[in-house]
Amino acid sequence: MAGIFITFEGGEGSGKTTQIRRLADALAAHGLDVVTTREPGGTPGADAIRHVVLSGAARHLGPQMEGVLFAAARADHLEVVIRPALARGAVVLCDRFHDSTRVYQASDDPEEGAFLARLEWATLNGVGPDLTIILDVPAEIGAERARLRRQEAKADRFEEEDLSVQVERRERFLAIARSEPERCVVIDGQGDADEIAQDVLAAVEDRLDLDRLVKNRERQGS
Ligand SMILES: Nc1ncnc2c1ncn2[C@@H]1O[C@H](COP(=O)(O)OP(=O)(O)O)[C@@H](O)[C@H]1O
Ligand SMILES: Cc1cn([C@H]2C[C@H](O)[C@@H](COP(=O)(O)OP(=O)(O)O)O2)c(=O)[nH]c1=O
Repeated sequence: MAGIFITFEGGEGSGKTTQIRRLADALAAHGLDVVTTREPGGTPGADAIRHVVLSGAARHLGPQMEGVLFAAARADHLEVVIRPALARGAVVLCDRFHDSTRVYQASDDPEEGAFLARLEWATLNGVGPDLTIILDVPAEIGAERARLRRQEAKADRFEEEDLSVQVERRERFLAIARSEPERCVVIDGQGDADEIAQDVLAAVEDRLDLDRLVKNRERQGS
């Protein structure tokens, strides 16, 4: 693919939305074509699935079938938004992607795990992130930030769960980073948002060849 695909992962309130916005501004200032998007969602079909899953209407489904819904939303998003953007040479910044399914729909049952792995393979169909930024914050901090952000709005189906579940999810994200160090970078999400943005940009510049895209853009423009 001509473009670059970067995903942001981490628990709720870890700062994904904030940092995606800042990275998008920094990359656009380099003259790059930047697409920001999120999961579940990013297309009308995926947004409809988002509503079904996050409202809690399908809370009885269990991890495998919940994984199927997230996978269907992801397949639509890939087809309609992500693949075309990568094909034209854009940088795609996506708030959550397949690692969120690995973490949130994780199962201790080996057969369920094998099913979800196969589902992931079929959904991605050869397209995956070039880089994944995992924003790491203690679960209590993420939950408190999310609570402040929400104010009057209702918690979604996953935010309602106990802090111990959020602690487990943090561990699962860190385990993914350990198992795929060439793809994943863990960045401390505590502290000042501007400093975190500098760490994120440094990781992107270190791991990816942005110059190639800038030169392609210049060639297209001339
Ligand atoms: N580094 C930071 N320090 C303090 N608050 C932050 C920081 N980054 C984000 N926030 C605030 O925390 C809340 C959640 O951040 P957000 O970027 O929406 O996280 P996420 O998308 O991971 O849920 C928002 O109200 C945001 O303004
Ligand atoms: C993409 C994805 C999200 N989710 C969950 C994680 C979040 O709780 C929710 C998305 O909510 P959202 O409000 O977009 O995220 P955040 O908590 O980062 O602000 O969906 C899954 O369970 N599986 C998935 O594959």
